[in-house]
Parts: sequence; C-alpha cells; structure tokens
Amino acid sequence: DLPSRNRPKWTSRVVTYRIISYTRDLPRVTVDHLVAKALNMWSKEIPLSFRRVVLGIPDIVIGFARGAHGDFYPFDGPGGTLAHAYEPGPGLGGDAHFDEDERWADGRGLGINFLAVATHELGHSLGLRHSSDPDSVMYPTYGARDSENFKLSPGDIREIQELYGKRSKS
Ligand SMILES: CC(C)C[C@H](CS(C)(=N)=N)C(=O)N[C@H]1Cc2cn(c3ccccc23)CCCCCCNC1=O
Ligand SMILES: [Zn+2]
Repeated sequence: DLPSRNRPKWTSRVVTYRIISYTRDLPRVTVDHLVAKALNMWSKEIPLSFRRVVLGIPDIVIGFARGAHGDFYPFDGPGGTLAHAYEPGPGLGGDAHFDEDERWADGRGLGINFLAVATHELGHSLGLRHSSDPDSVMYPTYGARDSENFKLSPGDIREIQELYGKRSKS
C-alpha cells in the first residue's frame, strides 16, 4: 500500500483487553489462555504489551456471539464467516467477535482452531490487513493448521513491525 496511507494503530505502549463472553465449546480458562497466547504472538515482535482487565472499559473487547449481535455485521450461522475484528480506534475499534455458531476447538479435537482464528482477528485489532501469502496468519480464508507449531509467518512479522517497529532486545 502507499506508505502515506494512514494506517490506524495503537499509540499507547500498553493496550488493555477484556473477554466479555465465552463459548460453550471450550473451558473459559482455555479461551483465556489461547487469547493470551495469540496476543503474545504479536506483542513479542513489537514494543507494545497487553494487559487483561476484568472490569471497566478496555481498548479491545473480545467475545462470542451469534447472528445479529449489536454491530452492523451480523454473523451467518455455522461456516461462512468465523469471526471479525475492528481496526484500532475508540469504541468498537480493536474489538474481536467470534461466531458462537462455529464449533470451536483447542487444536486437538475436531472443529475450528480457536488459536489460529484469534491470532488472525487480533492481527486485525492491531491494524493488519489481509495477506495474499497462504502461509500468513492474515490470509483471508481459514486453513486447518496443526496448532502445535502454529506461528506467525515472516511476512506477518514484517507487517506488524512495519506498523509498530521492532521490540528492542534489551
Ligand atoms: C480467516 C478467518 C480466520 C477469518 C475470516 C473473516 S475476517 C472478516 N476476520 N477476515 C473468515 O471467516 N473467512 C472465511 C471466508 C470464507 C470462506 N468460505 C466462505 C463462505 C461464506 C462466507 C465466507 C467464507 C468458503 C467456505 C469455508 C467456510 C469456513 C471458513 N471461513 C473462512 O475462511
Ligand atoms: Zn481477516
């Protein structure tokens, strides 16, 4: 894209998040853990950290919902769109919604790999757009990945560092 195109990003060094609803398919602690893992996959590459809050208004609201759920993008039942997230900004900005009509899995059982989808969505929450590289986490369609060694592609790392800079090793 044109470098001058204004790409929204978080300007604070610490971004807060709150998980406000869960799925019946996974234990809450598993969702908490996989969300933290997805966030850490991105934050370890950039000078930005995430803090979970359980009360109040965070930067990023994360939740599960089905059908129409209060924004302009109702979900579509099983299959189809699995989730959506908003680019950085106030209000809905940064929020990530997961379609409760999917069968969510932790990477072992059948079902949609929640870690893979959460990493994609939180990439959007950080300001990333889609990639044409099928190995990228930001590829527009879901591909079953074994979550054992699920990781960001070199392109994903390049994109997020282009937006936020590199995390200094010090
Ligand atoms: C990349 C994801 C993690 C997030 C994206 C949504 S977003 C906004 N966050 N970029 C997503 O859900 N993409 C659809 C795209 C899609 C594929 N098909 C569709 C059929 C109908 C509607 C959408 C789709 C064909 C049939 C397969 C349906 C199941 C898989 N769905 C997808 O891959
Ligand atoms: Zn996407």
